[in-house]
Amino acid sequence: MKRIGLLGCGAMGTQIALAIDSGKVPATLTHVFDDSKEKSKLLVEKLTHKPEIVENSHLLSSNPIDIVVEAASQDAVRDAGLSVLQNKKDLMIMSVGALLDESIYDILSDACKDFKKTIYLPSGAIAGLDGIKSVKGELESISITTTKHPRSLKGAKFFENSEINLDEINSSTVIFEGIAKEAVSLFPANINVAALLSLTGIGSEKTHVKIVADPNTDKNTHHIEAEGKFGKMTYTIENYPDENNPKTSRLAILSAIETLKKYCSNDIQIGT
Ligand SMILES: NC(=O)C1=CN([C@@H]2O[C@H](COP(=O)(O)OP(=O)(O)OC[C@H]3O[C@@H](n4cnc5c(N)ncnc54)[C@H](O)[C@@H]3O)[C@@H](O)[C@H]2O)C=CC1
Ligand SMILES: O=C([O-])CC(=O)C(=O)O
Repeated sequence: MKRIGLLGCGAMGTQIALAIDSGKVPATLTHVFDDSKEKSKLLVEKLTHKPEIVENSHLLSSNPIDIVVEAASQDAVRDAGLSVLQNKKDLMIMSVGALLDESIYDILSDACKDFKKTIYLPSGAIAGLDGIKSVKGELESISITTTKHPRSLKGAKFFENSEINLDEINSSTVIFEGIAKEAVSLFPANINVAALLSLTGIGSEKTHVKIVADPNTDKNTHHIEAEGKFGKMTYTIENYPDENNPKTSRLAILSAIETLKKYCSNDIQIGT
C-alpha cells in the first residue's frame, strides 16, 4: 500500500484526505502539514485513520512515504518541492502556476532526473490536455477564457494595483487579458489551469488568457481554443465551485483524486 504525505489541508486537501480515508484511493495518509495548525487539526478530526501532523513541510518528505501531494499554494511548491525530490519521494503538484517560473521548473525537472522521481500534474479544473499534448508540434495558437463570480477572484494580487472593485461589478466584465506567465502570478489561486495548458502546449508566453468576472454565474467556466496545422479544438468546461472554496472547481479536486488512484493502483490505464 502506498503511503501519502499531504501538504495543504484546505478545500482540496480535505477532499483528497477523505478519499484516501474512505478507501477510494488505495493508500494510507500518514502525515499532513498546513501553515495553519487549525486547518490541519480540523482535517485530522474528520478522518477515521488519523495521520500525524508534522511541524513543517520538510518533515513530510523526511518520513517513509512514497509521494507528497501538494494542495497548498505556489509558495509551498517553491519552498518544499526540491526537498521532496531530494528525499527521494514523488510529488504531485496542484499549484502548477509555480512551474511557469523557469528557474523553479528547471530545478525540479533536473531533480526528478537526478533522484529518479516523478512529478505528477493532474489535469485539474480542465479537460482535453491529452489532445493538446498530441498536437503540440502543430499548435499555432492557444487561448483560455476563464469566467468566475467576482467572489471567486477576491484576494488576487492583481487587485493590489487595479482600480477595479469586484464588489461594484454588476455585469460580465473582462478584468485581465494577457499571457499565462503574467496571469498565474497576478491570480495565483485562480488560473493554474493556464499553467497546465502552457506546459502541455506552446509555453506561457504564447498561451493567451482572459479572465472575466460575472456576477450572474454560479460556475467556474474555462473556454479553450487551440488551432494549428492539425485543425481546431474548442471546448468549454462549466465547473461547479467547491462549496468550501469558490475559487476551486469540483473537477480540480476529482482530478487530483483520480491521479492519485492511478498512482496507487496496478490496473488497466486508459487515455494518453
Ligand atoms: N491545477 C488546478 O487545476 C487547480 C489548482 N488549484 C490550486 O490548488 C491549491 C489548493 O487549492 P484549495 O485547497 O482549494 O485552496 P485552499 O485555500 O482551500 O487551501 C490551501 C491550504 O494550503 C495552506 N497553505 C498555503 N500555503 C502554504 C504553505 N506554503 N505551506 C503550508 N500550507 C500552506 C493554507 O493554509 C490552506 O489551508 C491552490 O494553490 C489552488 O490555487 C485550485 C484549483 C484548480
Ligand atoms: O478550479 C478552477 O476552476 C481553476 C483554478 O482555480 C485554477 O486553475 O487555479
